[in-house]
Amino acid sequence: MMDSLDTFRLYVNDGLSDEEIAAQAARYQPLAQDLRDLIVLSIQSRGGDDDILAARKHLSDAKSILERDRETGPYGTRFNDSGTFRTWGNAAIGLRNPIAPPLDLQFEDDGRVWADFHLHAGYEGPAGFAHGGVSALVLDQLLGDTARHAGAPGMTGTLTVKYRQPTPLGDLRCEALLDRIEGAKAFAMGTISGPDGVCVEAEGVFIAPKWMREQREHTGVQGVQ
Ligand SMILES: CCCCCCCCCCCC(=O)SCCNC(=O)CCNC(=O)[C@H](O)C(C)(C)COP(=O)(O)OP(=O)(O)OC[C@H]1O[C@@H](n2cnc3c(N)ncnc32)[C@H](O)[C@@H]1OP(=O)(O)O
Repeated sequence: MMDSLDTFRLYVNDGLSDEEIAAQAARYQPLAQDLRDLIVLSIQSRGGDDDILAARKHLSDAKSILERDRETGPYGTRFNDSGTFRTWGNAAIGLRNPIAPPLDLQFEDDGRVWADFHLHAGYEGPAGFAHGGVSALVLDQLLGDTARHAGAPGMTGTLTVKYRQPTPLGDLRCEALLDRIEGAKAFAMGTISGPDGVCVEAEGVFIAPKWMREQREHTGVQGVQ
């Protein structure tokens, strides 16, 4: 089990300049998109034995290239002195993570957080519809970032999800608002909507864990991203 010390090791100021971060984003984001396209092709290709073997050979070569110089373990949260935070391995928003739809969250001055996003065929649950766990993933991140945007970052304590109608795959919108903050707990609520209106609603309680509360007391720093 990870303790708070392990957690802090994954919050790293790596001292990169904003220009270096931009260069890394330009380098790695297209790779994640290529891999996202491959996820869909893995489901949709009608290739025969020869085509699939040939494609796998190319992928094997690509793996060998990518393994030449690599890190191990999770990406964590990285930041620099100008306050640019990167959670590029995150399963919902990670710039380098092909599993992420990804959500490009928009933070409004009035506290509202929203994103237009796309769920491809790799997110299927019931035939033609989004997997309920994927909707929960989206809402967990959205509501958690809404709490963070309101100055109350925390781990998900409880996420309550109500599925009102099947969520079609394709283009969707999610949006959320902070309801209230009570001590260490922030309460947020949000929805995912498709062409026929709201499909999923959620309420979440996000709790600043003890180690974060202690960090705030000792350093005055509000917390991590
Ligand atoms: C890190 C930043 C990232 C910032 C990231 C921003 C966006 C991230 C979005 C993705 C978020 C995730 O997926 S997070 C991953 C999924 N979640 C987790 O793995 C969390 C696992 N659980 C935990 O780590 C812990 O149980 C916590 C942090 C939830 C609570 O532990 P704690 O800090 O020791 O809490 P404790 O002192 O006992 O209680 C504090 C207050 O919260 C209440 N409380 C305690 N547990 C719960 C609960 N499950 N649901 C509701 N309320 C609860 C208590 O009654 C108390 O209320 P009162 O007496 O004060 O009234």
